[in-house]
Amino acid sequence: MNIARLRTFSPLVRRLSTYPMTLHLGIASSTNAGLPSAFIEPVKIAVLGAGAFGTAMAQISARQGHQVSFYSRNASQVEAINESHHNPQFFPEFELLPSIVATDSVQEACDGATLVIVCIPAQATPDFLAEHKDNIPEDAILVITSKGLYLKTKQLLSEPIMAAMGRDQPLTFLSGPSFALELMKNAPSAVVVASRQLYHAVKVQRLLSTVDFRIYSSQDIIGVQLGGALKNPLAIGAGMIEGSGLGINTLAAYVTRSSLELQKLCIAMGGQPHTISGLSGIGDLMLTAFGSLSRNRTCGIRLIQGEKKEDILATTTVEGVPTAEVAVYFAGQCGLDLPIFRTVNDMIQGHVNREDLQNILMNRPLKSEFIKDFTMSCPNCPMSPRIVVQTGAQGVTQLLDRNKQWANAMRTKDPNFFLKLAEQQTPEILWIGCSDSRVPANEILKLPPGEVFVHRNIANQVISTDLNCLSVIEYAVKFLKVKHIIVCGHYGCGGVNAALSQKEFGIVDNWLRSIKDLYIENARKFHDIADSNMKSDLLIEENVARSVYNICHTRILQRAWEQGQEINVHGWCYRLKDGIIRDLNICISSVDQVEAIYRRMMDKKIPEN
Ligand SMILES: NC(=O)C1=CN([C@@H]2O[C@H](COP(=O)(O)OP(=O)(O)OC[C@H]3O[C@@H](n4cnc5c(N)ncnc54)[C@H](O)[C@@H]3O)[C@@H](O)[C@H]2O)C=CC1
Ligand SMILES: O=C(CO)COP(=O)(O)O
Ligand SMILES: [Zn+2]
Repeated sequence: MNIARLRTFSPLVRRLSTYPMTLHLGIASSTNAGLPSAFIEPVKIAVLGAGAFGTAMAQISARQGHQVSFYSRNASQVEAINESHHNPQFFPEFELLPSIVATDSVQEACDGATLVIVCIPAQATPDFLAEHKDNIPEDAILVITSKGLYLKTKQLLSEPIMAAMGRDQPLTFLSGPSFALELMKNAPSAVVVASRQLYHAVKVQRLLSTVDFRIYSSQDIIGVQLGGALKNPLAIGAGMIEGSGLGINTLAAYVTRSSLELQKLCIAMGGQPHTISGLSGIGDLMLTAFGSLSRNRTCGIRLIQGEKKEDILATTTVEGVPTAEVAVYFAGQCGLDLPIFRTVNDMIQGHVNREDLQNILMNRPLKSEFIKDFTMSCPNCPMSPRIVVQTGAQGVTQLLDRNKQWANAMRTKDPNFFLKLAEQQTPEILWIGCSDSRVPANEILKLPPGEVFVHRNIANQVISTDLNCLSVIEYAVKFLKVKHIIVCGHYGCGGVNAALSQKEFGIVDNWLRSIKDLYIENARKFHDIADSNMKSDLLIEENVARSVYNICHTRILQRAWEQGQEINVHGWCYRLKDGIIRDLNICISSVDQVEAIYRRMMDKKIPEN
């Protein structure tokens, strides 16, 4: 057979022809499954967007032997590609592989595609997908390559993309240090593909990896998106430093401190810290901060030399410009001070001029290099809106997926975590709290599993006939030997407010009877309080005091104290609006303290603030 013909039709031979001879030998081996050089059944791949990166992705897909349908909205470009096998606008010096066929129809491009690789700028991607979703097969894996945060709704790109698709489309993000030109040249490169469902990422990895294009997989779609997007404004800043002639010391310091800001924001938004040290984070930051091919970096140089932002954006895709604005917004939402992002954005917007750049970044209060505790994700972060749990089987899958993500994250922090935990439980705290979903004991105490023994019921009551609660207390005191029993109420408690109201709710009215009694016992005091919130807050605190009182009067506690067991009973109240627990100064360590503390609580006229 003619070798030219073979090249056209056999993916294997086509791949062989680009590699050094030594590598050829292993390729056909049956023991190489999982290697980038393993034989892969060719599939149809749609590449949407015929710019720089689209062209590179089409070529990579074709190198791996796939049939590529290459969409461009520009009919003359489509014609030129199909006639000449060159993209006249991008990398015209490279011949495109014959299995790349261009089309100006999204429907034609996507029909029967296994992967749909989207290579259009971030700000245009959600609307584009919303318009064309009916042409995209429901089981095709979307591979998003755009690196930007979405300005219109100030979100990670995954959010408007999921909204645009309006269904459970397999979704992956491909990111990492990969200049399109270098990919065209076959320069060995490594990237990462992330998906919440690892198997989607692995499928993309298998279908597209070659020995020149090594794809790692990840489940951290937050970290991978943030790294890929946020390195863009940081690269603009690097260009500004370059264009100002500040030198390599400055640039190295800038990139190092930038990576810390990246890490802070990533962690606050629920990404994994190690993702930022990976290809989509530091990898791409280094490439674009130091590499002269970067359009973001070039934009920084041009801005500092006095060119107008609008003029630069008119001819080039510079993702860092809109992304900088969203980055500053995210930082604000998460309560983070990120001076580099802020300054770069101010420079882009023209609020700061070149002469002030050094002063703003260098003349800040001196501090230690690392601030210890930025390891918490932020409850206000824009990535923490409500999670909508689907109905039926989808809901089950969704929840079980979330559980796996959590278990993986715990194992990443400590590989032996579950093994140690499974062996024994030795909590030192018994928590008696309200069933309210917003008051989870471990989270608000920042304690991991295994540290808190928990009993929850509506309005955190301890009632002497409630065998459930008494069993918990007995087990905690007698066998677990807890050191602290905490009764924690919460302001705004629906249970207490229901007891205060005249309305009927059902069986729960019986459960809340003793709170109504508590109110009646102190009715005179409550009548004097005009403000209904204050009334509710005070009753909530008294209800905590009553539960503490009832615990202390059980034989369980009294016997424990008689036997010299050191155990304190506390009364606390949590405020939903600020996440802070108020200590009601109830701390009882022996039976003789009970009455005085309870009296003080019943005489109290105003709640804690
Ligand atoms: N160029 C590179 O080296 C790399 C780029 N990326 C990312 O890939 C994305 C695309 O970048 P490039 O291809 O480099 O940009 P580009 O400017 O070279 O090409 C963008 C393409 O998208 C098309 N397009 C724009 N708006 C569209 C719309 N509404 N509908 C249909 N097509 C539309 C344009 O016609 C153009 O063909 C960006 O988010 C970029 O950050 C990622 C890795 C490397
Ligand atoms: O993301 C890129 C390479 O990984 C391309 O960067 P620029 O958009 O700055 O050219
Ligand atoms: Zn409650």
